[in-house]
Amino acid sequence: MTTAIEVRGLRKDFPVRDKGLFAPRTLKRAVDGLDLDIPRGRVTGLLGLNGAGKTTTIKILATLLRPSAGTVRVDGLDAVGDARAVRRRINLIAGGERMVYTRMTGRENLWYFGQLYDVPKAELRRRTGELLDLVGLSDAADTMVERYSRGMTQRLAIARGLINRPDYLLLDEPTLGLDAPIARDLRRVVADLAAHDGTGVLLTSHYLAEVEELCGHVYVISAGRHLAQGSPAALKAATGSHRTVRLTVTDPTERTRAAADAFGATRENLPDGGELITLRHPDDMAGPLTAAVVEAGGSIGGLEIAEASLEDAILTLAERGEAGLTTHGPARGGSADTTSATTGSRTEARSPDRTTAGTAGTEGTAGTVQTVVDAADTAGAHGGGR
Ligand SMILES: Nc1ncnc2c1ncn2[C@@H]1O[C@H](COP(=O)(O)OP(=O)(O)OP(=O)(O)O)[C@@H](O)[C@H]1O
Repeated sequence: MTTAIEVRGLRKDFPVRDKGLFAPRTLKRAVDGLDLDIPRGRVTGLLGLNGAGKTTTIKILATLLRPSAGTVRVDGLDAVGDARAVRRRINLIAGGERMVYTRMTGRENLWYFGQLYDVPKAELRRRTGELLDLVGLSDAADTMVERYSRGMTQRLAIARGLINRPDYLLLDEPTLGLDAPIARDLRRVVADLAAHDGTGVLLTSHYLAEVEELCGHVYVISAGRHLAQGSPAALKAATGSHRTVRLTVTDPTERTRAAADAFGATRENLPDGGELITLRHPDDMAGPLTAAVVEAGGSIGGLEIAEASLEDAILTLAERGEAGLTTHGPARGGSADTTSATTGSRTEARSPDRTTAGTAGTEGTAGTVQTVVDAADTAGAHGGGR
């Protein structure tokens, strides 16, 4: 049996009425043939611009929505046919959505949801206390949730999402609106769950730093379609996003210049007689470059490192995807990681006003980029969802 969430050919069409009550209904395709693998013990990211289909996908995985086509298997169980069994294995934390009962206290909520998940009573009592503590709600445990602030309600929703120690945790913008310390604690808990308990986590977040910190692998989608996947480093490299190292050498010589040139860096004279060496590279080259210049007898006057932006990478990928652009070719850098990108032929106007990233750790390698244009999907309507 495979221990992973396996998504194959997932589609979701929503019936919509474009103009007025009596207009015929059409189908809005929110998810369009997605394949995803969410293994245990790893945080996988799902990124895309607004409306890319992230929340819809997560809701289907959480069994809250039925897919129009395709399959979702959780440890081999079908998310539609075996929805009850699947529900015991997964839990969802969605920022900005009310997922708790306001007419109950925080403790009662956790007790209630724990019972729904058949958590044994003694364990439930212990976990309720631990989780209330974790999310900083111990003092408000016996207060009705309707009297909680938004942040408190969100913290309770996090505790609720962890009450059954899920095998798979689906996180849809989990830190939205949270105070920084609580958001940091949540990230620590999530990393811990994946690393030590073997929990499989799927994360969408607009905080790309959060994605880079947590995720080992990320899928980028646009208009419900797969655009690319890989580690954040590979995605950045694939889109030409590089770290920039700026090294000031106070006493440049032929030897220091040769050392810089060996890295493919550019050099620029400074008014004070020094030299500015600039190197753009997918890997962290600050250490090796500095060491080489010092070894060549140079003195370092300053060092500045600008991180490549994952946001740029996602925007670039989305723009390429929406333009139906085709590129083939190797990315620069190492080969320890692979990014594959698929651009759909569908084009749809969408403003790249926000990015969501989910991604991998910090493997400092570029990868191979394969971009393939799919045949236009002219398939008609699929059965509407709920
Ligand atoms: N119930 C619904 N009925 C009709 N269309 C819907 C429905 N839910 C979502 N959509 C549409 O499906 C598409 C995908 O929406 P979804 O919420 O999954 O995107 P998202 O990637 O989570 O976006 P965001 O980053 O803004 O949260 C959007 O065009 C959205 O308008």
